[in-house]
Amino acid sequence: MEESQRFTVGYALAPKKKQSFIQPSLVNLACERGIDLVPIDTDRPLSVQGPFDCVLHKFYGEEWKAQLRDYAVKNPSLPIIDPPDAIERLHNRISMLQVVSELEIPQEKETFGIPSQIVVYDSMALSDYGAVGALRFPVIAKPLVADGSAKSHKMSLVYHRAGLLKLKPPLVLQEFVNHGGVIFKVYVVGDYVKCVKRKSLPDVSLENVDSTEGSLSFSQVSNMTTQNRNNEEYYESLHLEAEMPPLSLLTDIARGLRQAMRLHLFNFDIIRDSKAGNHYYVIDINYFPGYAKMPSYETVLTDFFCDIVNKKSAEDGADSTVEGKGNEMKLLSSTYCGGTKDVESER
Ligand SMILES: Nc1ncnc2c1ncn2[C@@H]1O[C@H](COP(=O)(O)OP(=O)(O)OP(=O)(O)O)[C@@H](O)[C@H]1O
Ligand SMILES: O=P(O)(O)O[C@H]1[C@H](OP(=O)(O)O)[C@@H](OP(=O)(O)O)[C@@H](O)[C@@H](O)[C@@H]1OP(=O)(O)O
Ligand SMILES: [Mg+2]
Ligand SMILES: [Mg+2]
Repeated sequence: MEESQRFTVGYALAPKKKQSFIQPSLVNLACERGIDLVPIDTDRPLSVQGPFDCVLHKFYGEEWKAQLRDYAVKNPSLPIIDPPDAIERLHNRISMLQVVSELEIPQEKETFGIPSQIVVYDSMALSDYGAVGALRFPVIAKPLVADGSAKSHKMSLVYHRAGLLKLKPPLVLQEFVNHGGVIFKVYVVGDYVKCVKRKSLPDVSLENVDSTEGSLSFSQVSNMTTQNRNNEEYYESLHLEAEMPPLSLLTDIARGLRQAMRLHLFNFDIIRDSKAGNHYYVIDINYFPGYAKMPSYETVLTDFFCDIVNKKSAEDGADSTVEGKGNEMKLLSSTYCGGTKDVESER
């Protein structure tokens, strides 16, 4: 029987991310399917490591980006998941959501967009009625930079204008939309789309808003600890009854974002407007999120790796056929990589 080819996926991840994402269950399943997940030592030159059939990374810093750029030039057919220049857009909360506003996806009944928001670069603007006047309170103050630091997740719900004065720019002021306390987190892995429900901020009633404290600080309310990976238990504990958005809406948005951003690995947070049940707002997009919290993440990610390396192997084969000078040789990449693309939404 023909020896099945093996593939190497190199990964460059910070220690915390490596611990949460590279779980033994993922390593073992990938290995069974012909994929060896190999850590890249970011303290050593990338050029002396490898060879790889794919490089996967979520790593910051100009030094790493320069290494990756050089490596890509020397290995033009190597899939880099994902190119740093494409990821950059998600590190700024204005450019992050601009791509949503530019999507043109006709829907039968549903409409979607992003909340009204303004960017504030200096404190003077916070007391400038003209700059902030257009926004309707309450607003959420979010750090402008979304760079993976704990600071980039520190937010405030600001009930009225006086509450703005203690904020520290640069930040985005985004209108708060009542959405029934449930957020829909849509994970994208290549062509695979999975929607889960998560706990969110509760609705805000405007009655007594003037008498409350100016603002409420919070961070990552929608994140769940990995021991709650069994979503059913988690939802029961939170009584998240909200109906899922239509799957077609989510897959259309996911596909549109994939094409526009040229990214394979991201999730987006979408909420339903409590005032208009068929209008949705995308409020956040994250590069390479916490996939280990997604049900069956091992299978989903292994299928994805197989897709990537098989595509590369076929392209390399096509190239060598072209160089075959007439002896039409078809390279059969006989791997046991395979799997189905699937689109799911937890019902
Ligand atoms: N415009 C909004 N209207 C209502 N709720 C919002 C809005 N923006 C954010 N929220 C609430 O605040 C939470 C955090 O916002 P956001 O997702 O932008 O922050 P983050 O730090 O990027 O989170 P993540 O951990 O998903 O990266 C959301 O999960 C949601 O509960
Ligand atoms: O690891 P976790 O499960 O917390 O994953 C979170 C991930 O943290 P990590 O990538 O640093 O681990 C976050 O990345 P940064 O914005 O901080 O870069 C962001 O993507 C969150 O949205 C993820 O939570 P999720 O959206 O999946 O609930
Ligand atoms: Mg979010
Ligand atoms: Mg985020």
